[in-house]
Amino acid sequence: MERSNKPAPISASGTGPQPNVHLEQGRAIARLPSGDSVEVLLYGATVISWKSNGKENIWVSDAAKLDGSKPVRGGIPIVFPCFGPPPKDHATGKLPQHGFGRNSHWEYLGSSSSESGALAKGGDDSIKLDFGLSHQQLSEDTKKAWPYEFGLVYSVTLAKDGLQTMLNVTNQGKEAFEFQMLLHSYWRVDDVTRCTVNGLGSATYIDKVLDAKEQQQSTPELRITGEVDRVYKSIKQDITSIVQDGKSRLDVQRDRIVDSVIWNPWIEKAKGMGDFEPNDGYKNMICVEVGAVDGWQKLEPGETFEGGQILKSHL
Ligand SMILES: O=P(O)(O)OC[C@H]1O[C@@H](O)[C@H](O)[C@@H](O)[C@@H]1O
Repeated sequence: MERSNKPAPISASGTGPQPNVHLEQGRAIARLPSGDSVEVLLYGATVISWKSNGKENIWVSDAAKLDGSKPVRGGIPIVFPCFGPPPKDHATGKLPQHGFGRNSHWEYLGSSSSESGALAKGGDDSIKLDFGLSHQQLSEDTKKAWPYEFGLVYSVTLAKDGLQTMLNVTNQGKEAFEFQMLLHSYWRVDDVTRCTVNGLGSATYIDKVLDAKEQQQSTPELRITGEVDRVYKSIKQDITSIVQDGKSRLDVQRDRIVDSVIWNPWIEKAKGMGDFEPNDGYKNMICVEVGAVDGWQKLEPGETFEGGQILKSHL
C-alpha cells in the first residue's frame, strides 16, 4: 500500500556526518565529523596543521614559506633520500641537506575511508589522504643528482583517536639504491622547559651538539634546557612521549622504524634562521622525528620499504 507520508528508509551505514576533504591553495584539508582536522601542503606533502579537540598539535614558524620557495620551517617535512648533509662519497652526495622530499611538488592521489593501517576502523571514523612523488616529477637538476627510479606514496590517516603518517618507498628501476628517511615533525608545546621527552630508554645517540660523539641515554626522561640535536639509534621502546607539566601531551609511536631525532635549536640557532619566527618560538616547539637514519636502507629493484608514525594527542 502506498502512503503519502512514507518514512525515509533507514540505511545501515553512511547516513551520518561523513569526513570531508577539499583542495584549496595547493593543500588538501580533511575534516572529521568530530571537528578534528589535518592540512597537508602539496609542496613537500608537508602536514602543516593537525587539530584535535579544536587545538593545534603542530608548530609552524610565523615566517615559514608556504609558497613552495623553500622547505616549510615547521609542520612535518619529509626528509628523503638523505638525512642532514649527505656524505660526498655517497650516491646522495650531490643533494641538498635532507634531500628533495620536503621541497618537491607531490601529487594528491586521493582519499579513502581507511581500510588498512593502525588507526583505520573504516566508515566515518577515519580518512586517509595519499600523496605521490616519483622520479619523473623531479626537476632535471635533481634527476641528474640522484638518477634512481623511485616511487613514494605518503599516506596521512586522520582518525578520532590520532593521526598516522606512513611513507612507502618502492624501487621502480633496474638498479638498487640506498636511502634514509625521516618525518621531521615539529610539535607545539606551551613551554619546552616544562616538558620532558620520555621513552628513549637506554638507547645510544649521536650528539650533534657535542662533536657528533656517541653517548648513551642515562635517564628515563630527557629535559630540554638548551640546544638539543640528537640522533637516537635502534630504540627498543616503540613509543616516545612528550610530557608537559607531568602530563602526557603527545605519544609518538614508531611504526616499522627504530630511529628518532630530537631537535630544539634554542636561542642562538633560532635567531640565525631567517625563517624561524618569533625568535623565542623555540620555547613553543620540540622536534621528535621518526625515521631510518642510522646507516642506509637498501632497496633492490621491485622492493618496497614502509615506515612511519602513529600519533596520539592528549590535547
Ligand atoms: O634547517 P634544516 O635543514 O631544516 O634542519 C634543521 C635540523 O634538522 C634536524 O633533523 C637535524 O638533526 C639538525 O641538525 C638540523 O639543524
